[in-house]
Amino acid sequence: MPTTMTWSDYGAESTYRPARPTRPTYVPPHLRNNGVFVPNESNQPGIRTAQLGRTGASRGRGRGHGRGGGRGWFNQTERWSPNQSNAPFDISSKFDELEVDHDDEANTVSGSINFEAYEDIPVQASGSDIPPPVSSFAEIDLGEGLNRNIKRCNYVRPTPIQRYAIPIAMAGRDLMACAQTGSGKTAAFCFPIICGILNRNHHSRPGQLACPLSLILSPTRELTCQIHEEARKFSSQTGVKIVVAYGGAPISRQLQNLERGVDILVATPGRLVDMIERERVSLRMVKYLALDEADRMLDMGFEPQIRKIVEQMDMPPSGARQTMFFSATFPNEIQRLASDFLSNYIFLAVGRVGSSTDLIAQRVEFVQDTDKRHHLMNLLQGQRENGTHGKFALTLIFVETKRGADALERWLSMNGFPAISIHGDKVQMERERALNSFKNGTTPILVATDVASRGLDVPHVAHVINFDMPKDIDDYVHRIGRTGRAGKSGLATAFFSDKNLPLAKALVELMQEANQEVPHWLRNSAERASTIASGGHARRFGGSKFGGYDFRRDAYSESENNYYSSTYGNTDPNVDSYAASSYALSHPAAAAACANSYASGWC
Ligand SMILES: Nc1ncnc2c1ncn2[C@@H]1O[C@H](COP(=O)(O)OP(=O)(O)OP(=O)(O)O)[C@@H](O)[C@H]1O
Repeated sequence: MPTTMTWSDYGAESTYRPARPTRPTYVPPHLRNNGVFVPNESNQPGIRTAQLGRTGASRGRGRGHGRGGGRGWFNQTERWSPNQSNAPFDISSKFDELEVDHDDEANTVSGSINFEAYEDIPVQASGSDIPPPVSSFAEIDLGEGLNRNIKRCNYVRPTPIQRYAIPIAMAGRDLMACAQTGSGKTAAFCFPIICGILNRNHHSRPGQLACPLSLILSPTRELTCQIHEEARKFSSQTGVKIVVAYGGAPISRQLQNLERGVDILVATPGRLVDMIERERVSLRMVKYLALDEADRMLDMGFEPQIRKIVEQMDMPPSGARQTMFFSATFPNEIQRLASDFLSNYIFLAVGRVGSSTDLIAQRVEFVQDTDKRHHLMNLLQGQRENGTHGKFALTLIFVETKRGADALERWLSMNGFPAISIHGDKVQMERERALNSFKNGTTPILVATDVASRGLDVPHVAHVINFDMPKDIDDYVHRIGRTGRAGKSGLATAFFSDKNLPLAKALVELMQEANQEVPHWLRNSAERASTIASGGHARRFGGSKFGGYDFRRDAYSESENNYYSSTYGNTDPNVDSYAASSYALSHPAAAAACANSYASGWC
């Protein structure tokens, strides 16, 4: 049996994949016969019932608790309908049921984001005529409906990526934007899209062939659902219609939703290709294209589907549409794709590309494979003893293989730690149950493969444990980024063994960048590793101290007319770098340099 993940582990959506054999639904022991969750084997509504006697569960809950657990912690009997599984997070028919806490004290001042945590962040933008950043939502004309929803979400101030990216996108510019995990990228591309659609005053028409104005592509089903849910929150009561399409769920229902009209289609590439080939979706009206976590889509082998969608169907060409790439990591391959899809774009890096936030305390421990379970047990027991375990302190454990995830789930459950697993071999309904059970705190430990490493915004993840290290440092960045989100702090523990040596150098650099204490043995390993190999897995560093970088810069610097690049932030407190670079950009020589470079095909 293969021990490494295949593309299917990521929940790929390809319609070319053979159907999975049906098998009985696995239910972890702590969810069996105890009245908490009854599986729906007969396809009749199952029942999720109460753990009685918890009082005040909704008091003082943190941001975003409205998902799953926000309706009280099972002090009532809930009906679970199989239909819900078609859109697991599609709970947004009424705004109030969504993840908007009006009673959360933490939210009253600054929308629960600890903005101080982002004050010192370095920002780099490159491209021509870069629109200036804003410091408040009020400075941007987002329109009444969207502003109302922003308030209802308790977003009081824009995060740094929003401050810089929204004006760029609102100016109609193509954008390649990189910002740390949990820093608010979803809103950074959703707001301009929703606003653009509202300004067009175009109403999508119901019909057999859906023609969305905007397409948002994302790599996994769960992330796609999450973006859909967020976008619906932002566009609530504005008339903008948002539809989600992803594999693993019946296509018929998704097609029905499309028939009712769609302005924004949020989709995974495989399912979208299927719909286009069935002639149920046309992309000819697309004005806004956003690719979230595009680097992951390439990793998962989606490049042919993405190229088909963007280049070989009826989507308007670059220049005639607005295209945006967003991720926390931008390896070189993605810049290649970007240069094919983007036109006269702005490259924006908020924080160092591929870096992790110092809100996440990173701990790396040397643990041999045979000791890992024992070590994990000690950690979890310690957490339980000091009270950092449970509904408000969720633990996410990453493992390498699907089989390993199942095995660890069972072992933890048998040893008194309720755990559930999520991976690409589970049918979609099981994946959704696992994620929901984790989110609402019923099962405070989730064992996952990389299917859960990207984009998922689960409130209360206090600890990410890399039981098995990923192969790539970018994956490590995304995995640990499931904690320490939106200005909150988090903990990440990695079990490092001999076989992870190729990762040592990149890991040391990453930890140093994030002001983490690096153990001596890890430094030594990094030195050893760099003498053995040239650090093949440290791709994120891409030859630039800034991490990933705008590869067009090389051409500019060769011509010594590098006026277009601006570094903001705290490089020199006495210099207003934005003003300086704006001046440079308005300088005739700079303008000429930019024009030449564009003419020579660099942009
Ligand atoms: N301006 C804001 N004010 C308050 N909360 C915000 C703001 N912007 C985003 N958030 C919240 O911050 C959290 C993280 O946002 P989001 O999921 O968009 O991060 P991300 O940068 O896309 O992360 P990842 O790289 O992991 O995908 C979400 O819960 C979101 O609701």
